[in-house]
Amino acid sequence: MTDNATTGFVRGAQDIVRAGQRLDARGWVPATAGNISCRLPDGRIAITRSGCHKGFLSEADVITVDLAGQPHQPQNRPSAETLLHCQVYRLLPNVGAVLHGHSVASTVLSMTEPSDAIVLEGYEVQKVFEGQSTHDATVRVPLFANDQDIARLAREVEPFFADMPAGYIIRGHGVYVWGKNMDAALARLEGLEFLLACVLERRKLGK
Ligand SMILES: CSCCC(=O)C(=O)COP(=O)(O)O
Ligand SMILES: [Zn+2]
Repeated sequence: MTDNATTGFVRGAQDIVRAGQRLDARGWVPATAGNISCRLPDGRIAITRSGCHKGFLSEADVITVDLAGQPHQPQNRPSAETLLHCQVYRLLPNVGAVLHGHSVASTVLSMTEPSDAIVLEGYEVQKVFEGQSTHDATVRVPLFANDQDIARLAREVEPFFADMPAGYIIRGHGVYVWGKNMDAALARLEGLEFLLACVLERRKLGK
């Protein structure tokens, strides 16, 4: 590896470790749930190994894969959901980081919502999402059935990428959110989780 590639990997791994600590602090990645990735300057994707606790990551828990999800070192086992991350990087060339969490709000809402989306309306925080400039708009967060076949799940999600400003939710499982870099992805996730918590609270109040 060149010095530039090594530096790029170390910075990306640091971003991933920091993001894992943040998601863990918010209670969005219980046990070994969730996965985190970023696009490195040389085009490789850095992603968490499968089965790690995201609050206690070290650089050694981060590996690289290509855009098809294949690890550069075959002995490495990337996240079981690597194909969902790589799909975002393939379809959205400006995306630099992808986050997946398993919050209570995303899990409960997605298991109880009968329609095919959580609809956000009237919230100032909606402006955290790409292209949103007012509370006076509707943001749909699509819901997809969970599937242990991640390639098949990716095929289900793919047609919806043109209109997913806030990411998407897999029912009974969790959220996928992305951004131009790790800080932007973290801000989007924080915004989405805040809004999902609001929806859940209002439903508990019957409003
Ligand atoms: C313990 S949660 C089940 C797996 C999962 O949904 C997840 O997000 C973590 O999988 P990974 O292979 O990335 O550790
Ligand atoms: Zn998951």
